[in-house]
Amino acid sequence: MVGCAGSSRPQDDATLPKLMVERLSWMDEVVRVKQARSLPVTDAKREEELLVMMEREGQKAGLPAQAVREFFAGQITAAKFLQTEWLKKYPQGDPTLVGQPLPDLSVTVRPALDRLGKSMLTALAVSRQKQDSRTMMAAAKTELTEAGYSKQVIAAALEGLEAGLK
Ligand SMILES: O=C(O)C(=O)C[C@]1(C(=O)O)C=C[C@@H](O)C=C1
Repeated sequence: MVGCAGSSRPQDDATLPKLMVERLSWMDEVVRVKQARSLPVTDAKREEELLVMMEREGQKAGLPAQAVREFFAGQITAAKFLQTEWLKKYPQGDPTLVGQPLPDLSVTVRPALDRLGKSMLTALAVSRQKQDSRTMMAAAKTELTEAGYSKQVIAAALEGLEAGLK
C-alpha cells in the first residue's frame, strides 16, 4: 500500500519511487486550483516552509538537512515542470473536469503533501541505510517512466533523489 511508509510493512526498493510518483499525481489538482484562481505555478514562500518542515522532520529520523532539502527541491522542481506542462496542454482547463469542485490548497492538498512528505522521509532514511543508490535510482526511473512523466519531470525528480541518497 502506498503512503504507509511509516508502518511496520517491510520496505522494498520501490517504496520511495512509488511515493515520488504519488506526490506528482497530486499536481493536476494543484494546478487546476492555480489556473482557476490565476495564481502562478511557483509559490516561493510555500516551498521554503515545506523545505524547512521537512529538514526538521528529517533530523528526527537522523537525516542530514542538506540531503533532505536537495531531495525535496528536486521533487518540487519536477512538480513545477509537470504543472507547467499541464497548463500548456489545457489552457482552458481539462475538459473532463470542467464543473468539478476545486480542492482547497491549504485545507486539503498541502496537508496531504505534508503527510506524504513525512512518509517519503521515512522511506528515504531506510533507503539510505539499506539500498545501494544505483538500484534505487533505477527503480525510480522505472516507476516514473511507467507513470508516463516527461523527460524533464523525471530528470528533476531523479536529480533530487540522487542528492537525497548522498
Ligand atoms: O503547494 C503548491 O502550491 C504547489 O504547487 C506544490 C509545490 C510542491 O511541489 O510542493 C510546487 C510548487 C510551488 O512553488 C510550491 C509547492
